Parts: sequence; structure tokens; C-alpha cells
Amino acid sequence: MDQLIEGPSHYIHIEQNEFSYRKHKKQKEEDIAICNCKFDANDPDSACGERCLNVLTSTECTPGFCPCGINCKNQKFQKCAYAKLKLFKTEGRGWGLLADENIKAGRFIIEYCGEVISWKEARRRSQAYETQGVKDAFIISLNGYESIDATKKGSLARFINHSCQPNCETRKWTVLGELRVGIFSKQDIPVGTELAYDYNFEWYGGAKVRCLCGAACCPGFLGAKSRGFLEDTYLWEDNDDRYSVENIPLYDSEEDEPTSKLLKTEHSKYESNTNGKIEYPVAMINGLASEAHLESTVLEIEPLDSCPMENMVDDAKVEVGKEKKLYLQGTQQTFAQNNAMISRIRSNTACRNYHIEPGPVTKRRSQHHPNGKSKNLAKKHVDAKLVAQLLGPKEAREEVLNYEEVKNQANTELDSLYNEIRPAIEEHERDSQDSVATSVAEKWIEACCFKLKAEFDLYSSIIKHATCTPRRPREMAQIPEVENDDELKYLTNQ
Ligand SMILES: C[S@@+](CC[C@H](N)C(=O)[O-])C[C@H]1O[C@@H](n2cnc3c(N)ncnc32)[C@H](O)[C@@H]1O
Repeated sequence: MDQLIEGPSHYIHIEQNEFSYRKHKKQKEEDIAICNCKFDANDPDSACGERCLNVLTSTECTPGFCPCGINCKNQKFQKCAYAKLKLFKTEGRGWGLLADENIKAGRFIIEYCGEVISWKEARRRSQAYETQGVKDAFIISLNGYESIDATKKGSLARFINHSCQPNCETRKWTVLGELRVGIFSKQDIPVGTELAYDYNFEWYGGAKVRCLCGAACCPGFLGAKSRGFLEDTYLWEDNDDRYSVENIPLYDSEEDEPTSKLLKTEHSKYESNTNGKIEYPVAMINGLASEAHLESTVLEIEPLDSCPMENMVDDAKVEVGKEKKLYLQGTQQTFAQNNAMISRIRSNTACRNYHIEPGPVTKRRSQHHPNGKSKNLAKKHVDAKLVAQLLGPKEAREEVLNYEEVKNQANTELDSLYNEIRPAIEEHERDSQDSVATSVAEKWIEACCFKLKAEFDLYSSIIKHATCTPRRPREMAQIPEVENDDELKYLTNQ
């Protein structure tokens, strides 16, 4: 019978995943993987130990089919062969789980159980939880289209906290045809030690939670390395100083104020300000990066004599180099993730993560560096129509306008393609074990390349004409409304 556990949040204790939106899969006999182990009483590893073919493929043996019968050691999820664990109240991070015995490296500790729900339902629930003020996140991704929600029903694994330097990790196993998530030790864990794994927390919106794991490598917030968080927070770095331009809403209640020894050690690294408050490494510094710095800027087109073409080409190379690094860093980050704990899934996730917002260009833009930090980068916006109006030859005007049209089409195509494949991409972000279908990836890459080429064609055409083509007198040009008069003055040389 399920047990109602009293704690900071009430939940129903379960020791097997629950399936509400679909039926539990029934394994067909022809799908059962049978190993070729042979039980040998003198060799403890013979009955489905490390050499077992099923173990090697993270698949549990099926009772009644394993050649080792009752001696099979590869049915740990099925037998709930958990380590001895103890619930305890942490200081600052709610409840946590302790090892109540010495645990050897690589051991299965406990299954992360909860309700298996669809990706759509996970999104709906995470929004609802946010509205209800549920501050702890318990939804983790299971496969490309499903998640496990342990918010209302779960095993003790739901109490394991996050650490940036964890002693445990999650692994997925196939058990009787269903995928399941287990917590495994990464190292020997002495009795009395708190268990923790890296949530690979994907921040999609909502409050930002200070990470109180105390690890030296901790970036300061849960999900601080996820793309959504970086882009939203706008961290950038100048030498050793890190800044954030956002007023960061925090879950940081008084009762959650950190006071543990572990945390005190960590705090001592950061200076106290005059109010005695701890300055966290990621601090909001007002005024350092005002909106003015972040406003879209106009592409500056220098007259030929003051801006040699080689310099422009060099600048362009630098920009391309930065973008390439940004792209590579982004992909590596995405592909490095395992099971991700999901923060709040917002419907605008897709656009935020991939810079393909419909509508006007976002005012702020972050540039990711290979070291995982971000740098602020103003978006250069060019008014192609205005440039075209000012060009003398008709062909030049038409060329610029045509390229602009192609660029707009490419953007629209990328937007609609993104909406189509968003579920697959978002699932993939959280779960590197399941690949995005090749056809989807190819379509996406093709559309991205098309967009990049369209932008390149437009901007190179503008640069070419702005530097080499005679301009029309201002009176002849039908100049559209221009917000920034400097741009106009510049283009008309006035
Ligand atoms: C899966 S629950 C872990 C159990 C939770 N501590 C509880 O009391 O129910 C995840 C939540 O615990 C908190 N948490 C886990 N690790 C944390 C950390 N390193 N720093 C701060 N809060 C943490 C966050 O609120 C997070 O959303």
C-alpha cells in the first residue's frame, strides 16, 4: 500500500513507476534479451555480473528466461535492491538523502520512480507547479517523448539533491521492455555521506535557484550552465569579474538561509559586503550594462578611404570565428548532457534557446565562450530598405532588396521548421542518450545554413554597394521612417 510521507511537501511513496497516460508495456517473448551466462558457484561474477551481455547493454534479465535462474544478479531494479538510505533535513536545500551504509563505487542505489508522463503533460504540469508556487523541481526526462514526475508520487530518490561535484549519477536501464532511471554511485561513499547527482538542470524560465552544493566548481545557480539560463541572465566576464545585467528573482526564503559548515566554507571565498550579506559569484550589478549598451546598433559603414577593405574582411573573419566557436560550444554543451532535471518548461523555450524569435530581433544577445562563460554582444541591425533607397543604380537597389527578401524567407522557414521539430530538439537537449532523428537534424542544419547564407549575401551586398556604389541625393530617395537619425546622417554623408 502506498505510504503518505509527511515532509516539506506531501507526496505518495511508490516503488514502481506509475503509468497514467498510457499502459505499461508488455514485453513480447521475442523481444526478451537472453544472455549466455552460466552459473558457477566458484565464480561470483558468473551469474550475470559485469561480463553479462545484458549488463553490458544496460538491460535487466527477465525472470524465467535467464540461464542463471534464481542466481541471476541482473534484476536489481525488479528486486528493488536498494542501498540503505536515510532521509535528513539539510540546511538550505530542503530534505536530502544520506547513505546509511558504506556504498561501493558503481553500485545501484535506488530507482528514481514517479509518474511516467508525456512530454506535453510534463510541460503542462511544470507550468502548473510554477503557478502553484511549488519551488522544488521533480520532473526528469526519461526518453525522447516522456518524463518522470516525482512531485506527487515518487520514491526516496526524489529527495536526492544536486551537486556540481556529485558522488552519484543517473543511468537508464531497460527493465522488462520499459526504460527506467536509476541512481548509481560514482565512487565509494562512506556511511553518513549525503548522496547527490548532477541534475544537468535545464533552466527554461521562472525563478533562478541558488545552488548551495558548495563545490568549488559550482557556477552559483541551478541550471546556470544551461543555454536558457545563460541567455536570460547575460553573464559576461572581464578578467576575473563576472557580471549579470538582470534582476534575478530567487527562491531564497529565510528558512532556507545557508548555515551549514559546508556552506560556510564556501561562503568564506566570497567577500561580505557592508550589510554582512554574502556576495555570490554571480552578482547583479546595476548600471554596469545599461539597456543603452545593449540596444541594437547600426552597422557602421565607413567611407572607402577611412575603412580599407582588408580591415573589413579581417573583422568579418573575427566575427565568423566567434560565431563558429559559439555554435561549437553550444552543440558540445547540448551533447554533453545526460538525464536533465527540468526546471520550468515555458512555451517560448524554443525561441529563447535558438535565437529564432518571431518578430523583432531581441535586444540582448549573449555570446558563449568555450569556457562556458558568456559575453555580451550587441546585435548589429542593418536597415536594408534604407540602404537600398540611398543607392544610385537601380540594379544595386534591387539586389539589396532581393537579398533582404530571401533573408526574411529563410528566417520564416527556420521559425516554422523549429515549431515543427521543437519537441524532438528539446527532448534531445535534456537527454543525450536518445538521438534526434537524422532526417530532423538534416532539415534543421539545411535551414540554418540557408539562413546564414541569406544573411551573408545580404550583408556582403550592402557592404559592397555602400563602399563602392554611388549614392543618390537624399531628396531623391524615398526615405522610410528612421528611428535613429545618426544612421541616416551617416548613410547620406551629412
Ligand atoms: C528533486 S528535489 C530534491 C529534494 C528537495 N531538497 C526536497 O526537500 O524535497 C530538487 C529541489 O531541491 C532543491 N535543491 C536540490 N539541490 C540543491 C542545491 N544544490 N542547491 C539548492 N537547492 C537544491 C531545489 O529546490 C530543487 O528544485
